[in-house]
Amino acid sequence: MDGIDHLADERNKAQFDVDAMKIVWAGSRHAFEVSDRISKLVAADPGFRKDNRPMLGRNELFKNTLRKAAYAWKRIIELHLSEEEAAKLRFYVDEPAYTDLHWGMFVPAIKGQGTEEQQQKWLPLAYKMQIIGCYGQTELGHGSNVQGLETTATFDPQTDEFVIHSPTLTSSKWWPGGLGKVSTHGVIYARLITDGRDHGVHGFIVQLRSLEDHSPLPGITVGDIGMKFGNGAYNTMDNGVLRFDHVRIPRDQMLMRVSQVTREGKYMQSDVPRQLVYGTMVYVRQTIVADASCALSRAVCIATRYSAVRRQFGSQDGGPESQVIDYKTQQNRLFPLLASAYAFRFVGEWLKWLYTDVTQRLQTNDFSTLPEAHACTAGLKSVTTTATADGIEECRKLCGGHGYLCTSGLPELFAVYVPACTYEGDNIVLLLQVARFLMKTVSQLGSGKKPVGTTSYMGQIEHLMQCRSNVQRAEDWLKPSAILEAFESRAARMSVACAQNLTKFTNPEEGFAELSADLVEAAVAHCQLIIVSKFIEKLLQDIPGKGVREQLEALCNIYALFLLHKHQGDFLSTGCITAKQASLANDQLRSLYSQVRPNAIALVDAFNYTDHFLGSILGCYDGNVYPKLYEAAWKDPLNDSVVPEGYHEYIRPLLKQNLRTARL
Ligand SMILES: CCCCCCCCCC/C=C\C/C=C/C(=O)SCCNC(=O)CCNC(=O)[C@H](O)C(C)(C)COP(=O)(O)OP(=O)(O)OC[C@H]1O[C@@H](n2cnc3c(N)ncnc32)[C@H](O)[C@@H]1OP(=O)(O)O
Ligand SMILES: Cc1cc2nc3c(=O)[nH]c(=O)nc-3n(C[C@H](O)[C@H](O)[C@H](O)COP(=O)(O)OP(=O)(O)OC[C@H]3O[C@@H](n4cnc5c(N)ncnc54)[C@H](O)[C@@H]3O)c2cc1C
Repeated sequence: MDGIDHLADERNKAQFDVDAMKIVWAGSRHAFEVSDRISKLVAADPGFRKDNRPMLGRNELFKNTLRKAAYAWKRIIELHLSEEEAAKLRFYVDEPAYTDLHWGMFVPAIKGQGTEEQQQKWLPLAYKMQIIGCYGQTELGHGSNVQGLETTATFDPQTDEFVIHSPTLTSSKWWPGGLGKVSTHGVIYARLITDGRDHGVHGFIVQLRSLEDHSPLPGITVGDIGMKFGNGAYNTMDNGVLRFDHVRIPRDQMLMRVSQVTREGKYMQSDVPRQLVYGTMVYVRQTIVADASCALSRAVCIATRYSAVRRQFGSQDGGPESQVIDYKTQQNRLFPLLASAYAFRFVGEWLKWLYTDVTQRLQTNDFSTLPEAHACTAGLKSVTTTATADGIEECRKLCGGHGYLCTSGLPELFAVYVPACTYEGDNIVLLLQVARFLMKTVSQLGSGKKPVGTTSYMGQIEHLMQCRSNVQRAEDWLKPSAILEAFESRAARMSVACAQNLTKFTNPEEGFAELSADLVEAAVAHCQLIIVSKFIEKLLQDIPGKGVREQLEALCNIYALFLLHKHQGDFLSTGCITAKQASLANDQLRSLYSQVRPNAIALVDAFNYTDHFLGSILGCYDGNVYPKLYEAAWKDPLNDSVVPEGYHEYIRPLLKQNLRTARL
């Protein structure tokens, strides 16, 4: 606007090499270069404009999303983008669409659960988008309880087909994204029935709409489930409802990697665990952790830049007022979120490695790490999405009144993000899965079976049950060993306490239900330990760039000590630390905030977000917030006329009546 960088002074304060940090954030120089190039390409293309989204009605909004998705695909083809570049392009277009489910769940479900033959048949069609798919699992009556699904797939040996049927209203598929108006096909989860026997839930590829005129195929009733939370936001997605009335599909459309039905109707199970039917969820939960760092960093970037621009109180001798970022309360709310964004980034990187490792093992029939992969993806998905959703809302409040404007970008970001706490597994339900895994680990401690991976700390259970932190000065909390010991002993003691309490119940399932709130807390403690320890491990790697390591160390310590402060009840009640040590942690936290303060703007610049992607006047790179807010207000459709529509109908008669009353 005025061409001036209003945050230049802030940028000059940075004590580290921002370009080097950009590469650490991206994961590698290659990842940075792809991300940088594609984000600028999207930002420069008027076809990907998004600032009008909150003003559009549902039909207009949805049609606009269809246009953008088609245009994105056209650009992907024209520019010969690789799979990695295409995924980045969809990410920076930043609009939930049926393509998320097509690429994010339909394709992975076929890859993970289809046989070689099935993959060869279906994947080329999906890759070219000659078919568009969704992931049809959840029903009106059941989501969390997958084993409770009611849709049936009954084998008919006469015709070598499955008959897909929705026997009840509650068996209607409900929620699948892309189903409502777009998908031609779906991976549909249904109870497999052969010869009158129910073999539980399996996946089937079912064609839903004609490839000629898009009308639903015979026996299929399909539509959108209606408006969701927030303006714009997730309403660009056609979450759908679907009913089957005895729809027939060929036998080879059952995804048969895990189990098969023969021509004679015999049910056969491979020697792979049946849980592989849930494999797509494990894959997506892992991507959701990486995505949490993106969403949180975006909100934090907006709130940090605006906190440096915004001044309130504190003027001395007619000088400028204080920047709100200098208030310790603002720092205490903002900097732990900044640190969390980095922490989630690194744990997301690690989780991707874990997922790749388990996938490679599965290919050689090594299933030993599957339970851990399930527990880690479930737990980290839960903890990072909860913190991110809460964090985005906190960032909105950190921006004061202006944060409530749609032009701040924060209301829409929150509305789009918050269902992540529910989809791909309700966060509490997933933590209970982690708790089951922890209870199993604790119960095996005496058996000589050594805990491995993320539970290996339990191998030193005797030490962890009785150790006392030896922190004596605030600076002692900067030692990774002091932090790790406190987090490990807290997690171990909470798990062991639950396990001991469970032994008081004669029926273990009853005990588990009764103690579920405590079990969830133990699971959170375990997951927070994983995040802290993966951040510490990241710091053991070679980190090039002036001052980069120092900044990351400060952020790692902020993340850990903030959690320690927030959950000090856990640390104190389990006797891992004393009240004095908790207070020293808080002293150290304050001094870490002072260390980060001059670097705060550079630390959010390292995310390398374009103004287009941020979609926020408050977070714009140049910090020229006020003229932009002022100008944007006049562009609101309500300001198209000075006197509003409806004046003659509703305002004028009222004013006249008031005049008459006043004369009386
Ligand atoms: C950077 C860009 C990234 C972009 C990211 C964008 C992502 C795109 C997102 C798009 C947006 C929305 C899409 C949303 C899609 C959906 O929501 S799909 C539907 C998801 N539904 C769920 O998640 C349902 C949750 N419920 C469950 O998973 C199961 O029902 C539950 C695990 C809760 C229980 O299952 P049961 O079969 O009843 O199991 P249980 O008896 O408890 O356990 C038996 C046994 O199995 C083990 N287990 C369970 N699940 C798994 C698994 N997934 N993998 C491996 N093992 C599993 C469990 O631990 C038990 O083991 P044990 O040894 O016998 O104890
Ligand atoms: C935006 C969005 C997109 C979605 N996209 C898809 C999709 O593409 N495909 C698809 O198949 N599904 C999709 N879903 C559905 C989603 O996966 C489910 O909503 C989710 O798994 C939660 O299940 P539920 O709705 O049955 O919740 P419920 O299980 O009914 O949860 C309700 C409450 O009960 C609690 N609860 C449930 N069980 C327990 C328990 N055992 N112990 C303690 N508390 C419990 C929960 O914590 C929660 O508080 C989507 C959902 C949303 C919101």
